[in-house]
Amino acid sequence: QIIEISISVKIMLRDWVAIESDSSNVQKRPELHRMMETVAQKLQLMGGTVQLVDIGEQELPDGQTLELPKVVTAQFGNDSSKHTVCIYGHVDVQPAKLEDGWATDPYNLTEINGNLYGRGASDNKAPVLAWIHAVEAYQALSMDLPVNVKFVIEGMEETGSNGLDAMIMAQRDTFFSEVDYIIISDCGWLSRRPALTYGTRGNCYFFAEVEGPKQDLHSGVYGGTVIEPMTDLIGILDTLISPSGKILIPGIREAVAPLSDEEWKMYQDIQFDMDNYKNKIGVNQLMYSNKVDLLAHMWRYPTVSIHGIEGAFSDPGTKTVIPAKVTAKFSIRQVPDMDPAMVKKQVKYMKNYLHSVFAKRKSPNKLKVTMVIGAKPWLADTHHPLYEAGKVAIKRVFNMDPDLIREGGTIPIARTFQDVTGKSIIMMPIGGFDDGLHSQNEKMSRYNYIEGTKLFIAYLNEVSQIKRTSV
Ligand SMILES: CC(C)C[C@H](N)C(=O)NCC(=O)O
Repeated sequence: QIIEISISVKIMLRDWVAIESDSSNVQKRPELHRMMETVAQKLQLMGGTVQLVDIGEQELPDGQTLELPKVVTAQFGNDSSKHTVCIYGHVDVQPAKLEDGWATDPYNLTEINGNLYGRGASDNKAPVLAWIHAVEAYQALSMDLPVNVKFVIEGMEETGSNGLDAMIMAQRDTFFSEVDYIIISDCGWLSRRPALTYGTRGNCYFFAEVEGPKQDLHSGVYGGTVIEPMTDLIGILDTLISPSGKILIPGIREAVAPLSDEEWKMYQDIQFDMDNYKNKIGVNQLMYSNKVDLLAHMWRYPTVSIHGIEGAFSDPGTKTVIPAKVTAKFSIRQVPDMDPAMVKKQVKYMKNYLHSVFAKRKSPNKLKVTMVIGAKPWLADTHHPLYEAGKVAIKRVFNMDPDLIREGGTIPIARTFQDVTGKSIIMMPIGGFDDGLHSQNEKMSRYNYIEGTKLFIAYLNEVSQIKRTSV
């Protein structure tokens, strides 16, 4: 019977991975709508009270509007004597193409040596399914759920959870009024040891567009006569961060609290193999050579990453072109102790900074800076009973104590959940440390998927025993 369950679980993940629910590609929007309907159908078939909530439209940078994917809400159980947990997850994915260097088709779930490869397998389709399977397990055994379970599943997480803030605010006194705790499993372990996560970084994502001639030009015919937009763009990008990782935009580093002695000790106590980390990502040198510095810069200091340049020639071959308009895409990860008002000020500051750097170039080209994602950081109290319950469940399933970790990535809605509903949140990852999120060959191991499902089953039971006074 266990083999049958494990096969059917894999089939379901295969069906979900096959849907190209890329939220950043407007061409794929119909797929995203299909994904949300598939999730709703599944929860409905299980007997949940399900709604596909319309969250309106998205305005695109060119001024056009596009329908946002609906948010799926579902409810299992409505017993006022029990706690109610709300499980949040997302089923949209980052872009993926075979040509990016995948060993297998990213949208055809492929099992190799116990790993299930496919875009979204770990981020976040299998974890969402694992929660669904946890509910199904109780149903299959004809056992009452120990807590009422609600789901909020969205399709825009990877691009900033557009529309979800407003939906949570609108449903604060209805869908969320009886929710006691919020659980998120959209992150990964730090090593082979299971983990509980208590912080995420925020993210401000910018487009910087430099526009020059009215069309692309031959670099032999026109090179040397025009001030090239790409040269301007590279010049301003080079003023964001130094080669040793120091953010050069004034005001950002100053806004971050120094590492406390308590944090230093916590990081020092975490078992973390730097060589293993290096091997996993395939580099021979990291930005920092000691564990505490590395973890601190991964989790609780801001950083700048440059992601790409739209309009630049990037195909194979040697096109000798001067692109007329190029748009750089970069982001600044914000950290939990940066006050949101300060972050807002910094965004304005950031735009002024880029314009002032650009002005010094005395270029005739035009610069336009826009912020397209603004997601806040989040931090939890690890002394909350939710974390105690998590430790007990992990001990039961894995027979070891978890790492208490933070996450360098961003879950845009975490802070809104906390601020708007006033409820406590726990992040309980089941993804492996080497799952390759947003990268080539993303995977979820069969082990993490199945043991993770067991963990969720055990956790629901542990949460049911939390005393009523805890919020
Ligand atoms: C590891 C992250 C928290 C996973 C999350 N789904 C994500 O990718 N968020 C967007 C981001 O850019 O961090």
